[in-house]
Amino acid sequence: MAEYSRKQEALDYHAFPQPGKLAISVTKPFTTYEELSLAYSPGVAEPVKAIAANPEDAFRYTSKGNLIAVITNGTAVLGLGNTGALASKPVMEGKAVLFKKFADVNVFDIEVDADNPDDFVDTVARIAPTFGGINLEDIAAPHCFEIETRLIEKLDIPVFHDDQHGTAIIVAAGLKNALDLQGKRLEDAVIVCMGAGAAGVASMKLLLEMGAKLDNVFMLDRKGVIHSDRDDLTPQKAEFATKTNLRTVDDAMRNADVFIGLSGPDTVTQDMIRAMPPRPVVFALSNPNPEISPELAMAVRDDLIMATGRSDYPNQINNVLGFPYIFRGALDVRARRINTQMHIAAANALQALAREPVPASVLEAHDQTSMAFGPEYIIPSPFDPRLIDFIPAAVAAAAVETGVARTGYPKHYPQPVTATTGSD
Ligand SMILES: NC(=O)C1=CN([C@@H]2O[C@H](COP(=O)(O)OP(=O)(O)OC[C@H]3O[C@@H](n4cnc5c(N)ncnc54)[C@H](OP(=O)(O)O)[C@@H]3O)[C@@H](O)[C@H]2O)C=CC1
Ligand SMILES: CC(=O)C(=O)O
Ligand SMILES: [Mg+2]
Repeated sequence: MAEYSRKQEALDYHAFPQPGKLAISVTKPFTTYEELSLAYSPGVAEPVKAIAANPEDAFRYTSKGNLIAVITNGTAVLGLGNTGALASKPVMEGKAVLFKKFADVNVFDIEVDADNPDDFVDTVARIAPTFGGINLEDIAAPHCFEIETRLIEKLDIPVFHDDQHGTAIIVAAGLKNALDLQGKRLEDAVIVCMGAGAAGVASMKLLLEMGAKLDNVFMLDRKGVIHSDRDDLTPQKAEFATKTNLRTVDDAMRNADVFIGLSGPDTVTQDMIRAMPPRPVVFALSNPNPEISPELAMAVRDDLIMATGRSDYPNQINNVLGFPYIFRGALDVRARRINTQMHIAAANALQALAREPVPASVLEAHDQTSMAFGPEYIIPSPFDPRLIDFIPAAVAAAAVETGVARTGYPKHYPQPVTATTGSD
């Protein structure tokens, strides 16, 4: 894709009127000596003593219960690769803005200079008492798998690698809707996934959980199709090694009902799109630049459903639709973890919401006069105000049902949407 036309505007947005996108605000009255003595010494000693005697009181007297750490080591920043910890900070601050704006969850963004999993896990485990949950972000495969597994084992708060599960949930919701519109079923669809890293592996795993067939899934990394004769596969890639003669992306695309790109920019050509069977689905999800631009893909097919990870095209398949709301639901039932049933519940809720009439506020945000479920609207807009009703409810209900919630289903929550629609 061409260089971003609003580059200077994006830099200015981040620079002015003050650097960055976030600030911390005080939530209690704090103007008098009396208030100073309550907030600080001597008053602050009282909640300290309470928490020392009963650690659960941290949820009562501190911001822990509504505070998430967005933590990275900067090794897979969007599709830009290993930019290092410091350069990843604008993305992490961005995630914090989305958590706050969409689900009123507070965030500290933390960029950790740690290039091995031991150091990273150790750092996160040591700072974990501060938080109600840990959102791992932009950590490259294969370390991301080990890091997440070890932290889930160590900690009693939810640990969620957004690029894995957040992405997988949105991909699953969008794909089920897109396949339905194309008259195809997840159970039968041949799916080619370019990118066998954090996002690719988790997305394919969730699709398998939701009905896709392993024999129909072909994954690719930089060396081509992942097949059973390869001897260079990580354990996570090996799970997808199929017995096949397909070797290149060109080979794989000829049979693909679905292409999912979770790799890097400009890796797919118009010829590859042209070669796909009738009524294909193409999710080119690399950020900021997709595997192929919608302009190029749509120019060669008029029977295509196309999505990207970006906000400036229709059908934004992006984990922004997931992580704020998934953590909202998990925090509100004090979940110990975020399990697969919670992922599936979130995907089903999102899929269902896309089929509801679109409210006026969304039309306004997108400067449109009409939007409705169809090839250019397979997934709700990030500005849909009903996301906060649909997703946390589904996630909280699944947490309660599966026994990972420390509290009951919140009284102030709406009834969860349980029905799935479309191909399932
Ligand atoms: N839209 C969304 O919501 C999201 C989009 N993404 C996008 O997905 C991409 C991958 O992110 P993530 O999984 O976290 O990163 P990882 O580093 O964990 O994985 C990257 C994977 O992509 C593969 N890859 C990279 N370049 C190519 C290429 N030219 N051809 C084939 N395969 C390639 C790598 O291959 P190898 O294993 O051989 O190195 C690796 O398997 C990024 O572009 C990111 O922006 C990620 C999360 C959410
Ligand atoms: C959206 C996102 O998390 C990514 O591209 O890495
Ligand atoms: Mg990410």
